[in-house]
Amino acid sequence: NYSRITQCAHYAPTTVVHNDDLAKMIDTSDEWIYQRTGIRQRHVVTNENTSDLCEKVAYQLLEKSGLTAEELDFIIIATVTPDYQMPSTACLVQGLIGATKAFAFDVTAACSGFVYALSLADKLIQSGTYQRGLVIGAETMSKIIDWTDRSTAVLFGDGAGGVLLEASPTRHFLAEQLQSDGKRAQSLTAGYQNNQSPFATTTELIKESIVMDGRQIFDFALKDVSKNIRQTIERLEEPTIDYVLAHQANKRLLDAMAKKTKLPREKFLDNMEFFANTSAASIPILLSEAIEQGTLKLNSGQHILLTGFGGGLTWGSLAIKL
Ligand SMILES: O=C(O)C1CCN(c2ccc(-c3cc(CO)ccc3Cl)cn2)CC1
Repeated sequence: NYSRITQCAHYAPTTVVHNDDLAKMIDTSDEWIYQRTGIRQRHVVTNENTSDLCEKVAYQLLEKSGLTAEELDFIIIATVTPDYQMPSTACLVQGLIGATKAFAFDVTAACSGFVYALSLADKLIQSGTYQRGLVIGAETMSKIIDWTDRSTAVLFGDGAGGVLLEASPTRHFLAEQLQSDGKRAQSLTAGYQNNQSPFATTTELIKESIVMDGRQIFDFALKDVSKNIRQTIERLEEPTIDYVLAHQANKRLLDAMAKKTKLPREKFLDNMEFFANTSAASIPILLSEAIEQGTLKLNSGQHILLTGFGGGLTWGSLAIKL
């Protein structure tokens, strides 16, 4: 019982905010943003929430596969921006598409969420208990951003991307290494649940929007994630990768990662120019676009590495044969 990605799809909300639009709101410039991050624009929701973005991706995956929602065994949504704490966004999606036979849950692993969720889904199918399900990374980062903080407001965007994962007689998940380090949790935070019960003695209110120590996160990504990429590739029987689909956080970081991992820069796909950093959605959006553009093809035998990294701290790679 192996598993295989049989369909990919993505969706971004229609409203696009260019760097110049942000320069009218906060003290920044297109020049600074593009030079330092590689970002030129981001998609933002106006009246949609995360479950709405997921619904659009789910419908595309069902349409492309010819499956009905009732045939799905599970739905996993990776997100740090759920509609609610409860019910899960995955349950909302199940209700929206009518996947009556599926069980549904969210995965919270920040920008590693899609990689963690896809690894879990692979194990659900490898166990032989389940045959097929949706794995979607989706974010409405625009609702948790501090839009007055120019160091973070320019970095993030909204969007969703996902895959249909199905049982396969042949192996496609070749190697993986999932890691986390809670000691460095304070480097990147959002959504603290302040306790305002009548019994709470802790009275200080902690900021609920995104707070990031950019330098610490950048250094972590370059050092720990590059090592993870090298180690995951070395676990492969045939240690070659055609493309690396890394979390789309920063273009300069990908330049530095290519050098650190001694992999050609052109193997690192990137689209942060058009979507900014969509957290758990960035890898599935990149994968779906690369397939749409013909760079990647399902059933091609191409070897790709999906590498997520971010808050937690979390990071992890999956080596997959398409
Ligand atoms: O001054 C500059 O050049 C600044 C320096 C700081 N920058 C950063 C720093 C960290 C991230 C980042 C964020 C996440 C969260 O998904 C994950 C992974 C990373 Cl590496 C993105 N940008 C922007 C340009």
